[in-house]
Amino acid sequence: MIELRDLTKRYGGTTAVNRLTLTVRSGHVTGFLGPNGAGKSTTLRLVLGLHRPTGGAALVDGRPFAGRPRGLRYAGALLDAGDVHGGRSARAHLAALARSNGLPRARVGEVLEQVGLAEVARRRIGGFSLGMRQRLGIAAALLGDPPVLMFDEPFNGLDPEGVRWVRGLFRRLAAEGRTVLVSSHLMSEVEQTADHLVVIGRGELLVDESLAAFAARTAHDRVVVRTPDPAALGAALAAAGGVVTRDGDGLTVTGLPAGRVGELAFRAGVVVHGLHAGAASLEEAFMALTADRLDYAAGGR
Ligand SMILES: Nc1ncnc2c1ncn2[C@@H]1O[C@H](COP(=O)(O)OP(=O)(O)OP(=O)(O)O)[C@@H](O)[C@H]1O
Repeated sequence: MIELRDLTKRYGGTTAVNRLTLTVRSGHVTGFLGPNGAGKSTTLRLVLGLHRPTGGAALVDGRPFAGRPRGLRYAGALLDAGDVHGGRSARAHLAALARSNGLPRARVGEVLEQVGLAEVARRRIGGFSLGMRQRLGIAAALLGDPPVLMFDEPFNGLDPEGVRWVRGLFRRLAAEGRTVLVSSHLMSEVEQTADHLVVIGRGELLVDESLAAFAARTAHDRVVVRTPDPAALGAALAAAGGVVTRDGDGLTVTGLPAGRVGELAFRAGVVVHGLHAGAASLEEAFMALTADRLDYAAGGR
């Protein structure tokens, strides 16, 4: 379990993490989402004791993680897959970590096997692809067989097979009763893996609920309709209580069922070229939620 209590981190005038209070429970994969610069990496670093909080506290299984000897037994993390000594082999890198954490050397072979790097274990890390480095970072996180695992953008650089493998691994780790926290800036990466969701924006907590609850709350039914006269149809739909957004000749309508949209078009005498109903994706819901909290948006704020 990971507990954040009023966790705050400021760098000069920038508040990277702002009074975050939440509990990441064991037995679940928790997706940790937010746009670039939201404060995800900073939060993970605070949990691991790599940075000192400006205020509040982060606890791993009830205690601060910083300064715990043999830390890999308590928590494992993939932070920055590029942050390894390129001149070493994968095996030597993991063996050094095992030694400094008082772990049996046999774990090295086991985790290399587990992440699919056994065949290249003696090759220099410098020649590894980004996907192989991600796998190595995951191997390091698993080395101490810890109850708490954190992965920062673990899908970066993975091919589709790698993504599928990582998803299965995270689910298995959670099913074993571990705490699994997975950060990403893309909902599409975590929605098939996580069963719980934490969303932050500009360092502040926006969402802390099950994926199912988030989906039920946000993925409203909507109707997309194409017409050569979007202005007239848009006005008719809005007058009937629909919430309408326009994109070219397409209108997206929430608040009115598809049949009613067709009826209103008929009454308004507007030609319809296409009409379909569906649920907004979780990605759309996430984008809408964080739209006003983007640090970097195309075309400026
Ligand atoms: N060492 C630092 N010194 C100064 N500012 C920092 C430092 N680390 C992070 N920040 C700032 O804190 C904010 C949060 O950054 P952080 O890297 O935690 O976000 P993130 O959600 O992980 O983003 P990304 O998805 O881009 O990795 C940003 O505004 C960033 O510029």
